[in-house]
Amino acid sequence: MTPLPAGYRTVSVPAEREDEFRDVDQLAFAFEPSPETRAIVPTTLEWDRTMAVERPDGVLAAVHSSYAFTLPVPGATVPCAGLTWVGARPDERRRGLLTSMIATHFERALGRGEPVSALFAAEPAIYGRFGYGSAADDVRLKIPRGAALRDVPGTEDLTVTFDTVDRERHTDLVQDVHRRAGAGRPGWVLRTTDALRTLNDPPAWRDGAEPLRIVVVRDATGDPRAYALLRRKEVWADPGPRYPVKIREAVAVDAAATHRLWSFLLDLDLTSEVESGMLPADDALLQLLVDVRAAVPRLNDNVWVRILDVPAALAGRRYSAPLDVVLDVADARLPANARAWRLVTGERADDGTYAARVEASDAEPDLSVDVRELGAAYLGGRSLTALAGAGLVVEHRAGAALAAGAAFAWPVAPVCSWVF
Ligand SMILES: CC(=O)SCCNC(=O)CCNC(=O)[C@H](O)C(C)(C)COP(=O)(O)OP(=O)(O)OC[C@H]1O[C@@H](n2cnc3c(N)ncnc32)[C@H](O)[C@@H]1OP(=O)(O)O
Repeated sequence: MTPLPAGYRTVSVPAEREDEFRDVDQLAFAFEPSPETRAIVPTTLEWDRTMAVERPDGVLAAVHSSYAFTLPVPGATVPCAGLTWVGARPDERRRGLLTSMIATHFERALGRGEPVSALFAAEPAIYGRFGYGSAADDVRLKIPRGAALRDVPGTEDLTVTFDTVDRERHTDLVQDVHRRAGAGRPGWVLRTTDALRTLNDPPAWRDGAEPLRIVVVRDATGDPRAYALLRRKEVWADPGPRYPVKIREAVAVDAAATHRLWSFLLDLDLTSEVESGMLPADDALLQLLVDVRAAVPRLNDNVWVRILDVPAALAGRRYSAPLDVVLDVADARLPANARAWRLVTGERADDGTYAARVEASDAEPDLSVDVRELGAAYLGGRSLTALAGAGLVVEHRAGAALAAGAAFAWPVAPVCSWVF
């Protein structure tokens, strides 16, 4: 484990030290929630997974925590440590505290039997050195009001309601539709605890906009099929209203519900433009827009994945094509991963996918790959073939990168719909 400065030590953080833990993150992220916000937003930390580096004087210098997630991966799910709340006091930066905390995090996750870790990166330059690979992109669209959508059958019987978010009424509805909408999508992490599920809307988060509203699409039986969480902001310009609409999350369980939801969102009175929030790169909206050029896209790194246990993680997902490949894996931080692994798929399953056996191997490698790139390809959204094309994966047997790229790829683009 990386040595800490003299006298510093790694400690567990119990709930009684919550204020000290928060102080570190408030200094690191430059925020100070008001008592009102603190009263509204619950603590999401899981205390048995919350750690810090403590200075000799007893002050917490750096902190981190993780959530016990079940990560959807191609054709399966795996236990996953969702790294979160990472921060170091500004006067303790660049002394190796994060490096030490990452070693602690890896050791504890492996001890709990979690073969992967995932995170959202505050800044994209931080986590690659620790073996995290950017495993998904999301698309954020700015769409002009009135943008037309191609027709989809089945929208006639769908109804729409528009309300102010109410925790009591809407938390379970949102959780249920969110789960159904993301079924089968790699990276679609569910909010697993009551604190994470809670719909928070403290006034301080509104930035002058209205309270959080919810649009719900229901079928003829009353079953919710889609929702969007959004705010409009009152903006009067010359010559009139130009309200922006900011969507926090918009999900739908099928095409008709997607169409009904977005038809509504794109035609709100007084508004001029809709910001979509984080969408998967293959979101149905992108297929339905008549004039895709009118929607201005921004591509962002979404969830990052760190493979902690190579054989368990690679055997924990399914593959799109048969594959027999020897991967020479480099891992500067977890030596148990750093060797050659043979991945061999079995029989084609009824759903057309393949399970794999992954064993240590002494055979000549077909591909050399850092664990970072393996993490990037793990959810099926980033191509090993493309990574080889960029020089980040090295091919030793002609055709191996193409074959591995085809097998690791997945037809549903990975994304996580919320930042944890
Ligand atoms: C999953 C999440 O929670 S994401 C949130 C991350 N937190 C933040 O962004 C809050 C503000 N930043 C911080 O609190 C701190 O700067 C941290 C936590 C990002 C880094 O903590 P530190 O203790 O300074 O990191 P540490 O000293 O171990 O640095 C390790 C290496 O990463 C590099 N590094 C650290 N942070 C950054 C950064 N933001 N950008 C680029 N490189 C970085 C360091 O330069 C160092 O490189 P080296 O090994 O080549 O010398």
